[in-house]
Amino acid sequence: MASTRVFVDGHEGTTGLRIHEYLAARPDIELLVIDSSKRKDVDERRRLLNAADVAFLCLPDAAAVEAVALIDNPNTCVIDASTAHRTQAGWAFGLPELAPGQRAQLRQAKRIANPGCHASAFILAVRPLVDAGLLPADARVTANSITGYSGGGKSMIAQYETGGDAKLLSPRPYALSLTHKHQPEMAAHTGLRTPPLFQPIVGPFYKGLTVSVPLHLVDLKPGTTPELLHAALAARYSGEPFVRVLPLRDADALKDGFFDVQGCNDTNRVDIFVFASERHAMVMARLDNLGKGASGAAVQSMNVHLGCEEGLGL
Ligand SMILES: NC(=O)C1=CN([C@@H]2O[C@H](COP(=O)(O)OP(=O)(O)OC[C@H]3O[C@@H](n4cnc5c(N)ncnc54)[C@H](OP(=O)(O)O)[C@@H]3O)[C@@H](O)[C@H]2O)C=CC1
Ligand SMILES: CC(=O)N[C@@H](CCC(=O)OP(=O)(O)O)C(=O)O
Repeated sequence: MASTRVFVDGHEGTTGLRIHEYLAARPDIELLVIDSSKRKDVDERRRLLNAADVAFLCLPDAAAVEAVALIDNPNTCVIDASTAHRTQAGWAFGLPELAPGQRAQLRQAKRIANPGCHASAFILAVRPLVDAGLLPADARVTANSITGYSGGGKSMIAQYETGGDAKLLSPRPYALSLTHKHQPEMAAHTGLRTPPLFQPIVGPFYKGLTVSVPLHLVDLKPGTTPELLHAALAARYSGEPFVRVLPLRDADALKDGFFDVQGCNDTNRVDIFVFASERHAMVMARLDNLGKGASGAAVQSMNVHLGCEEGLGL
């Protein structure tokens, strides 16, 4: 079988490097490598983008838009890790677990937008509840996220790893404009009519992310119980290789009284939890922001597109 030619535009960045690592060992992939000194040379990038069967864009948004405009080979499948195309018509959303027809879309698509890390966790936690009618589509939903600093790319990693700034030793809430760039995709791909009030926190650890969605049971469809919320999530992800729904009020996750946001690191897995009291529920989704939150998800989408999702490279 001929190998699939893959080019990673932005291969020296955080996301691009990880994709290279995932693919380097695969016998079915031929990596097209750009000379480091030419990695921002438009002509060389155009040549490689058009020579590729699959081109990953691991670039800032503006550079990703520019890269797409360089491609005129109709056979090149683009998988864009940036925020630029996630709610744009003509682009498939690179979350195979989104809905039952999503894999078929990704098989056909030549333009795939990789979800944001916070958005992946939020959407996977919420979409099945909206689809099941338990969380009304017009509900006003709030969510927070705790993430490692690698989510901020090379510049944030350098800031944290240079050291010397005491402020970086404590968790730092951010996006306090309350207009985080993932809000549009969070609404578009859950079916919620109002974007969630979303507020993330970055902490002094490299990677790992957990989105928490607090819910008042009285705001949900009448009669909704924590058991029903949990059952909807478990039913939706049954058979999904990379999504695990843990038991309701999972005792293991809380055995020392604290939740481990790094529990999915170095995997492409998402863990979903439902904690609950008589009045309230908290749905939580945990992932590795560099795995299922970025590079792992991009490679999984490629695998789905190529029809080789099972057992390869993740
Ligand atoms: N880090 C994460 O957890 C996630 C990141 N993403 C998204 O993925 C994309 C890449 O992010 P990330 O890897 O973190 O970013 P980084 O800053 O770590 O890397 C970006 C890379 O793009 C290169 N670059 C910038 N402009 C150009 C250009 N015009 N032509 C070619 N290369 C260029 C940079 O070059 P140089 O080496 O010179 O700086 C750098 O190597 C972004 O859109 C980001 O939003 C998505 C999900 C999660
Ligand atoms: C810690 C940190 O800054 N994280 C980034 C999210 C990383 C991500 O998912 O990126 P894209 O949407 O750019 O692809 C942020 O919240 O903006």
